[in-house]
Amino acid sequence: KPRHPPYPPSPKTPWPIIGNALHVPRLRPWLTYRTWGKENDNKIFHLEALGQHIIVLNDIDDAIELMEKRSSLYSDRPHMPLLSLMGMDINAGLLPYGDVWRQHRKVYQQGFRKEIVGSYHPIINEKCTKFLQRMMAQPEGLKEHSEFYTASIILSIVYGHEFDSSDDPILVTTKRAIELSSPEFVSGSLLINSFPVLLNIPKWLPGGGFHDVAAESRKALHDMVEMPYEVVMSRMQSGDNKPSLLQDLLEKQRAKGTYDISVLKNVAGIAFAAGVETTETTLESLFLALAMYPEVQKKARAEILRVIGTTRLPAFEDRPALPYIEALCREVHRWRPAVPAGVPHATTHDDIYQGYFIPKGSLIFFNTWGMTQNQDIYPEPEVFKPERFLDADGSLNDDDRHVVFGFGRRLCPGRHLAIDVIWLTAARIIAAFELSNPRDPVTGQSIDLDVHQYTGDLFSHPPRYVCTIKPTGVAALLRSDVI
Ligand code: HEM
Repeated sequence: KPRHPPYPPSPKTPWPIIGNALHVPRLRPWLTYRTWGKENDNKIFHLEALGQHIIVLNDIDDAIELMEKRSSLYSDRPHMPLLSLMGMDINAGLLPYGDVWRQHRKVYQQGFRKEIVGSYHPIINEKCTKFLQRMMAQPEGLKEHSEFYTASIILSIVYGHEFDSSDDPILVTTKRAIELSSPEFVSGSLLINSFPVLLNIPKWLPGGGFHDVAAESRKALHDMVEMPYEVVMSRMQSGDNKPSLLQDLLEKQRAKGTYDISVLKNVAGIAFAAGVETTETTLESLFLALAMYPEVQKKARAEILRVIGTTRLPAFEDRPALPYIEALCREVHRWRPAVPAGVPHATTHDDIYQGYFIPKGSLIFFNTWGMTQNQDIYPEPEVFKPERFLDADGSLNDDDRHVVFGFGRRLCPGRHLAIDVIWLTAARIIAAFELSNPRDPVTGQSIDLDVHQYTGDLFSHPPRYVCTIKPTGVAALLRSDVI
């Protein structure tokens, strides 16, 4: 007689010993998870790879039930010893559920809560204008401009750091650290994380090469955190103050001793890693959607012209009067979520759900893609249609859940910032430019816009594309100061 209820159904018969290790998809797992869910009519299913239990959720109600209503059991993260060795235990998003994570989380929540993000609007405004000016000067560099734009927002908010070129030392150090600390960089990372004993392989033995890679990553992450911290400290000491989140937190620390300095440094450093690629990818999908759906773009521009006219660019104050733009932004997150397979949670205790056994230490994948492509909620889910988020009278409906930012105690703390950046960028780009004709930069052919062209394992990226970018009359404002 089994000692516990059955696991949720498995989409593939496991092999002896290795279980489903060969079935777990590496590339674009969100597509496979959704297909398995549909084929087997299972919203929730179970895989087991090298002894690791994996539960995949394709339905928003299950995700809310487990990760929000039972959040005290479902808020851990997978334990990945290799990542600690690589120095990634400075990343709140990877920390185990417990006191150290709580300290980091508290600082994120203070630094990026909705009201505080309002105080960052002048920075977002200024960077957005510069972004549009760059686009006007060099329309074919859309991707590079978007990367530079999102990086400049985060570094300005967090460190008060301003820069004009991609050669900026803080920018270069940060990007290098993020690249080197990616687990994809280490061959055999899955095995090492599954069998931590392998960490004891000496570096001179075959298979021990990860020690050098890990040491390089640790050093790069250390520089990423320390270099801008030193800049902020020396500015504070010389009285040359430039407001920033880190400075503000350090002043509070001095006055009240509330925080641990290493936590403040980590929060500041990781905001870039967590916030830049995700926001930038979403912007790329936004531009792609505009180029692919000219009739949506036209409607959005008509709303802006009706409400604002042509004498200035949209600003945050206009937001309540622009429901179509708001719906369009919600639709971008639904149509091409930047983190489509979510970030796995882990369980801290055994649990039983709908009669199924979910053991302690299971990885819980909330498959955002399965949720945003659910045709019962979003008919014709592959079509980009902002009207899904509008009532018949054109006002916004109450579907503002934004599952793309996750669930429960691990919900993305940077979501208010990301949502605001995307909103302003959408409103202004639609006002100032007409985007069309997306095509492959090498062949010049119209690009295949199918979602299978998106790549990635954690973040999903659209294929590289160029499009025709024509300034509207409003773009002339970008040459003047009337913005
Ligand atoms: C479109 C942009 C963004 C998307 C799609 C996104 C998405 C996510 C997702 C899916 C998670 C995991 C949630 C969960 O486990 O339930 C997450 C966590 C996190 N995000 Fe974001 N994010 C974005 C922007 C940002 C920004 C701008 C910041 C920084 C200010 C940020 C900081 C974080 C941090 C620190 C975590 C870890 C939270 C924890 O484990 O407690 N994110 N994000």
